[in-house]
Amino acid sequence: MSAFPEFIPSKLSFHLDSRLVTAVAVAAALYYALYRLQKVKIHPNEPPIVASKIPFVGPLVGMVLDGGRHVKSIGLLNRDKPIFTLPVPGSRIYVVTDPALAAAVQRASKELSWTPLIPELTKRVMGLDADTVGVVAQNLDPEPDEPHGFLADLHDMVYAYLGPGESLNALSLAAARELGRQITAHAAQLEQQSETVDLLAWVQHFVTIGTAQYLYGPENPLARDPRLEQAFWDFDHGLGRLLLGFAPSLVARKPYRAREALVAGLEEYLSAGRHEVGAAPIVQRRIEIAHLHGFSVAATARSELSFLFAGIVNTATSTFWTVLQVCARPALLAAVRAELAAVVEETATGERRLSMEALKGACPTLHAVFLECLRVGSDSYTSRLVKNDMLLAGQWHLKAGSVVQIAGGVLHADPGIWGADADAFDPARFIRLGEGKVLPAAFRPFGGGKTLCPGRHFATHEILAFVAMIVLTFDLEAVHSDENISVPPKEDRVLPVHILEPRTDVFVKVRVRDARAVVVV
Ligand code: HEM
Repeated sequence: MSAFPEFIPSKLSFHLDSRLVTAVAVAAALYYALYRLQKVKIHPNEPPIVASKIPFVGPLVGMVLDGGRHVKSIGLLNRDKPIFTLPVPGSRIYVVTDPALAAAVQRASKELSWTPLIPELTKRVMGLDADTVGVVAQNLDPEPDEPHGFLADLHDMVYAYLGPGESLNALSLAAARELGRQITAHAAQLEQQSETVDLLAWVQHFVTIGTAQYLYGPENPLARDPRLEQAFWDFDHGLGRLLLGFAPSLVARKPYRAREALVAGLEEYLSAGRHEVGAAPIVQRRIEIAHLHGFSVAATARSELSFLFAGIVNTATSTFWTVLQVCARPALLAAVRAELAAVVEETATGERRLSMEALKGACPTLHAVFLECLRVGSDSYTSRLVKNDMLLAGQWHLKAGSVVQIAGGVLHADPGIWGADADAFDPARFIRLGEGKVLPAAFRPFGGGKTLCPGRHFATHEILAFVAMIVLTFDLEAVHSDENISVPPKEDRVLPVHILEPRTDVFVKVRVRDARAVVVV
C-alpha cells in the first residue's frame, strides 16, 4: 500500500528530470549550432564576422535595449577591423569604422544606396499611407536622362537651394534675425531679474518657435497652436518606438499622438493656404514638388513635418552643447567674447551689428567649439542598402540586400584620427588640425556622400549667429554660485537620429548682460 504512492512521484520525477535534461541538451545543441552558424561567411571575402552571444538576434536586441551605443561599443572593441559583419536574421549588417573605407562606401553610390530604405522608414516614422509610399518609391536613383521620382526632385531642389549662393545667404539672414528678435524680446522681458532654466529646453524653445517662423511664416501651425511645440519634442523623443513599425498607436502612443497632432496642424495650414503668407521659398517649392507628384494635402503635411524636423532637432541640440561648453569654461568664454567684441559694430541707434562673414571668418575659437561639439556629440550612422552583390574597395564582398552602416561614433572616437586625447573635449584640435587635414569621411556629424546634409552651411551660419547672440546678451551661471557649470555626458542609449542630448538635465541661472539688440547683417 505504502510503496505505491511513493513509487509514482519518484517515477514522475525521473520522467521530469530526464525530460528536463533532454530539453537542456537540445537547447544547448541548438544554441551551439546557431552560434557556429552565425560565424559562417557567405563568401570567403565577406568582412570578418563578429559573433554575438545571442546568435543572429543579438545585434537587434542590443539596438532595441541599448540604442546606438550597442553597435558603437562593438566597433570600439574591434578597432583592428576596418569593416565587420553582424549576422542578423536573413541578412547582414556591415559596419564600417575606417575613414578610407567610409569614403569608398560613399563613392559606390550606384551599388550602395540610401534611397531604397526611405519608403519603409517614412511609412513607419511619418505614417505615410500606402499610395503615397508607392509614389515615394518611384525612380529613386535616376540616371540624368531618366525620369525623376519625388525624392530625386526634392533632393535636387533642396541641395541647390541650400548650396552656397544667394538663397542660402537670404535664408541664413532670415533665421539669424528671427532668433535675434526672440533673444532681444526675452532680454527685455527678463530685465534685471535672473531666471533658472533647463538649458536644453530653453534653447529648444527658441529654435522650435524660430524655425517654424522663418520656414513656414507667421501663420505656421506652432504659432497658431502653442501646444504643438511640446508635441514636436514628444514626437522626436519617441521616434525609435515609431520606427519599430508595430502597432504604433499602442506601442508608441505618445509620439504617435504628437505626430498626428502636428500633421493635423500642418494639414490645416496647407488647406487654408497659410504657406502663401510668408513661408520661405524653399518650403513653397517643396509643396509644389509634392503637388506635382500627386501628393494629397495630408501626405504633403507629413512630408513637411520631416523638413521641420530636419530644420529643428540638430540645430537645437548643437546650439545647446556649444553654449554649454563655452559657458562652462571661463577662459573659453572670454576668448569667444573677445573674438566677437572685435567684429561687433555699435550703431548710432543703439544696436549691435554682427556680420555673418565676420562670424564665419574671424571667430575661429567659436567655430572650433561648434565643430568639437559636433564631433563629441554625434554618434550617427550613415546607412546604405547593398543593391547587388559587390566588391567594396576591391577587397570586401558585400551581399545584396544587406545594410552597410558607417559608424560615426566609432570614427569620432578614433585616436588614430583625432590623437591620443580623442576622448577629451578640446576645441583647439580643430585649430591645430586646420582645414583639409582630417579626411572628410572621418568627420561625420553631417553624414556624407550623396546624403551629406544639405543644411550644413545654413546650420553653421544659424548656430554660430545664435550662440554669438546668446553669449553677447546673457550671462549663464551655475545654479549654486560657488560652482562652475558642469557638463554631463551624452545620452547614447537611444537611436542616434541626431546630435545626442545630455544624460541629465542642465539647470543654469540666466541674467541679462547687455540687452541691446544684436542684428546679423
Ligand atoms: C547641426 C545641425 C545639423 C546636423 C548635425 C545635421 C545632420 C544631418 C545628417 C547626419 C543627415 C543625414 C546624412 C546622411 O545620412 O548621410 C542630414 C540630412 C538632412 N538634413 Fe541636416 N543636419 C543639421 C541641420 C540641418 C538643417 C538646419 C536643415 C534644413 C533647414 C537640414 C536639412 C537636412 C535634410 C533635408 C536632410 C535629408 C537629405 C536627403 O535628402 O538625403 N539639416 N542632416
